[in-house]
Amino acid sequence: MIINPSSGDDQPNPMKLPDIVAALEAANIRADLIFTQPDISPTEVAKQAIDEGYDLVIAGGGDGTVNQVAAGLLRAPIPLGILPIGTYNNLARSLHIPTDIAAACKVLSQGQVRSIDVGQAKDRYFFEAAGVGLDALLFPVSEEIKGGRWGRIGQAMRLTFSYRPRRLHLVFPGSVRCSDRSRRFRRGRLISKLRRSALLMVVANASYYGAGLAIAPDAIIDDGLLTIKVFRNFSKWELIRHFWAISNGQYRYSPKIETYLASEVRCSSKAKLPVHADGYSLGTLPVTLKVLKHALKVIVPRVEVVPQT
Ligand SMILES: Nc1ncnc2c1ncn2[C@@H]1O[C@H](COP(=O)(O)OP(=O)(O)OP(=O)(O)O)[C@@H](O)[C@H]1O
Repeated sequence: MIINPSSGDDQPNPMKLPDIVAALEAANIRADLIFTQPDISPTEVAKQAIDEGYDLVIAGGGDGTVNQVAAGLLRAPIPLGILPIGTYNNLARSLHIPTDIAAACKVLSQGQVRSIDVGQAKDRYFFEAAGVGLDALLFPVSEEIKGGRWGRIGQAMRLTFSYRPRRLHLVFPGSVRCSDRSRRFRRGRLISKLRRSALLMVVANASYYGAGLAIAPDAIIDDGLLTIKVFRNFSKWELIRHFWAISNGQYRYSPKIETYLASEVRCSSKAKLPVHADGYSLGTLPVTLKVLKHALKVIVPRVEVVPQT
């Protein structure tokens, strides 16, 4: 179990150790615990655990920790376990893993292994979502706000109101499906290229990202497809209202969001637009975003099959 001592926003994680150890014992899991350290990559620790013959690697922390540990377990024979003791725990939320320590450890011992998709953008893997445009611009500031620097809210508002929609060129090398509300889809035309003026584009692997935002509640994490949301024709106030509405996991439909499902999308623009993957900056466009189907095994709550009568 690789624990980040500094994730989460209430009680420090080292103080949760007695509860974690008790919950692991109750779940009959024997684990070696190590804390993340700034100079040791959790990805390398996870890879080493595979070589040393462990049969499960548990990431104890938030999405940053899960991302780094999971990156070492891609296509591995052993699964990832998640103990969601971070702030937003978006991937755990997308996979219905409880944040209660005892309940999460019970899932680790009694859950089932699910093979989920992983996104790739440039040389980075993402498990929640990648984004282009305004959300990539806002991620570094929102991390500071999350860390308690509330004075940055003014800067975030300034960035939002000074940003203007930019033209994105999207190319889908493989097959693509659009949401049924799109006119193009109703006409039944196949598309392989799109030009869209947009404030932002989110390429989701899972349903939640950022500050617990239900950005793509329709995303299916093991369908071998990315869920691409293009935010078009939003006024800034509409955009703020939308993001406010989807915070805390609320779902809200907007006809101004176009949704495409594809295994790969190439995005470029004449403008130097910023790109992020799970909140990590990836510089600017162009970027190719693709899915690695079923590349990660994760332990998730067991789904009870109710027999048909
Ligand atoms: N030993 C450590 N000491 C200090 N900071 C650390 C240590 N290990 C990791 N970190 C930092 O912790 C951050 C990742 O935290 P993580 O994402 O797991 O939690 P969170 O931000 O509280 O949760 P979430 O991402 O779910 O909102 C990274 O910025 C990483 O640099």
